[in-house]
Amino acid sequence: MQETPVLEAQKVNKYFFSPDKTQVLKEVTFQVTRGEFVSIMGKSGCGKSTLLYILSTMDTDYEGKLLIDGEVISGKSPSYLSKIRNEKIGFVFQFHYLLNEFSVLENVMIPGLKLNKKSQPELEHIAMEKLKIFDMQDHALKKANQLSGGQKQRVAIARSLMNDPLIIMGDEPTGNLDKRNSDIVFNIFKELAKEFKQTMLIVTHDPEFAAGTDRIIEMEDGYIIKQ
Ligand SMILES: Nc1ncnc2c1ncn2[C@@H]1O[C@H](COP(=O)(O)OP(=O)(O)OP(=O)(O)O)[C@@H](O)[C@H]1O
Repeated sequence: MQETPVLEAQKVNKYFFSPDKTQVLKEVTFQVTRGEFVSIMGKSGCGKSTLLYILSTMDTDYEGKLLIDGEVISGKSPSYLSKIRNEKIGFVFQFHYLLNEFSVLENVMIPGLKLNKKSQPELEHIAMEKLKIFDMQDHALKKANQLSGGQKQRVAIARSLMNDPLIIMGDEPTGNLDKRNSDIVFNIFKELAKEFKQTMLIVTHDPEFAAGTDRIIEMEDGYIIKQ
């Protein structure tokens, strides 16, 4: 029997209506299977971020079908989508969006608090385990703004793992980092793929990053032209 894809988009079309009606996603159809490390590439403006926004269930205004873990997600209520997001998707962005006034440990715990299923000590323990993966445990009690750019991004990745997501989605997670820190973050992703079989879908402009992933999905003018 064929394995259920972690993520599946079927003929997704997206239009923006201002200033004029423009179709920015055209019949986008693809699957990501468990454990795959996939990158999405394409010229600026081809629709990568728009696609990621839809796949992450944050934008519901599109045509077509989206399935997460075999479940049809398109058309579901905002509260249901929020539950799916918290339980199944981890996010890493170009900018880390850590809360500066909170400690590193507290920042990592946030997705766990949202699920409201575990006690505070349990969440602290899990957050610490996630920090250890990236050798950031000694920084747990620092405020987020006391870290370097690269360290912040490592914490943001640890945070994305807090609820053991089915898939991590990233929008240019190395876009704001210098070469050295980009390499560190890339190696972290690579380790997540190899050691933990973590499924990941990452938008990137960096050909070197993409070359190290299992598969590159290439977009042009709203279409997937290669996958
Ligand atoms: N809210 C919006 N209203 C109207 N047009 C939009 C809106 N958001 C994006 N667009 C347009 O949709 C197209 C795709 O944008 P998107 O941000 O998805 O591209 P991208 O491939 O992620 O680009 P980049 O690599 O520069 O981040 C672009 O032409 C953009 O101008």
